[in-house]
Amino acid sequence: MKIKIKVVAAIIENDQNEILCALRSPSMSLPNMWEFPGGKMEKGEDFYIAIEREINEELDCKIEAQNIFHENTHEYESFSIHLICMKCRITNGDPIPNEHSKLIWLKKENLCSLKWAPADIPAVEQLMKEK
Ligand SMILES: Nc1nc2c([nH]c(=O)n2[C@H]2C[C@H](O)[C@@H](COP(=O)(O)OP(=O)(O)OP(=O)(O)O)O2)c(=O)[nH]1
Repeated sequence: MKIKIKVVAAIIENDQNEILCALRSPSMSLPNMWEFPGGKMEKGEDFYIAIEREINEELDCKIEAQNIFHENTHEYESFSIHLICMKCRITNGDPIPNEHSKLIWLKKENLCSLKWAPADIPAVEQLMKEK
């Protein structure tokens, strides 16, 4: 049976209405694909606690999770992912890529120029429709 994982991801917008996009490193699973930073939920965590912890670990900054923006399930070849994308805002610090190859801020209309992890595509499409 396929493993099922629950992953929370942060949609972080800056004052210029740009979205933070993170490039997975060559050594990560789904290498060299773009994603919203985040990671697997741990036992006992709710979505809010999990994303705040992940961003603190991965990007060395503090965020506040505001609401769930998009949720979907995607079947990869070797595992199934339940991806929960949350709108978040930075409350302290600037994001630093501790694990990713690169971080960039991109206008919503340009999000489709990146090679996204397949599970993220529905959330990216919904984000691009947003005013
Ligand atoms: N963080 C994050 N992970 C995503 C997204 N889309 C997507 O398919 N994933 C996948 C990649 C990973 O397989 C898994 C998240 O786990 P993780 O962020 O802890 O990644 P990881 O590199 O530590 O995973 P692993 O190598 O230990 O399996 O979900 C996304 O937008 N954000």
